[in-house]
Amino acid sequence: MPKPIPKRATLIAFEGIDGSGKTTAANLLIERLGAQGVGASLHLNRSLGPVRDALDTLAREDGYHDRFDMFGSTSAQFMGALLKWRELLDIEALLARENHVVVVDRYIYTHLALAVAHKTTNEILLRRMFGVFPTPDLVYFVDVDPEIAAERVFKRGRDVNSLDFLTRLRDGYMSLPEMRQFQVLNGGAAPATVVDDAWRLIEAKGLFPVEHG
Ligand SMILES: Nc1ncnc2c1ncn2[C@@H]1O[C@H](COP(=O)(O)OP(=O)(O)OP(=O)(O)O)[C@@H](O)[C@H]1O
Ligand SMILES: Cc1cn([C@H]2C[C@H](O)[C@@H](COP(=O)(O)O)O2)c(=O)[nH]c1=O
Repeated sequence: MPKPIPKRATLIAFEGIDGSGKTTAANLLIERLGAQGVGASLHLNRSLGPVRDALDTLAREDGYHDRFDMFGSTSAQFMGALLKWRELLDIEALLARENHVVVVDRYIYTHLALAVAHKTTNEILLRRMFGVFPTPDLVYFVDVDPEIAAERVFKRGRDVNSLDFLTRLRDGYMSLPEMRQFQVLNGGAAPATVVDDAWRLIEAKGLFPVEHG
């Protein structure tokens, strides 16, 4: 394993089920940080949807129902986790910057929650693998009713998430020991309210000097 990635920047992560509003809130937070003169970068989640689709197609061509049927849930999820791991290495240079805030849309906890949701047997291995990434200064869990999230995802029109999957993923997050350290944001509120709440938590934590008023 590579050595743990050093962190000098402030690291803020957004977690939550699909459609909870992570990307929307992360973008608004970056705008707010910029308006306050805080140097900040946003690392957007790179969807692995095309990888999942390709694996499902390969599986069906071989007579399986889907990638889980062909590879088993543990291996199928591990492939996604590995790609996320590689993607997250890209924040190393940003994390090395002092007086800088790095906002990440989906961090390592997504894959720990997915491991629970998909009942994989490699949670310990995943934790070791993702252990190279630093613990964020602040993790927001954008919480929303899975039914609302499913509707938002459907309306967005990019992909579809079943209510069953979103419910299991939310339960997966809730079961993580780290959940106790997460700051829960009400993702059912309007985006402006979500970011106001996020900002209040930054101020309360005194993460960096921000102007008041
Ligand atoms: N607070 C909100 N209230 C109502 N609609 C919202 C809110 N936040 C986001 N949306 C809308 O819901 C959809 C999903 O939002 P967004 O992409 O930010 O969620 P996400 O959590 O990043 O999703 P994913 O994990 O699937 O990428 C978008 O169409 C967005 O405009
Ligand atoms: C990588 C991966 C993802 N999922 C789930 C995780 C999210 O809930 C959705 C969307 O993920 P995206 O990659 O950000 O589009 O799918 C999954 O079930 N299995 C995976 O390996």
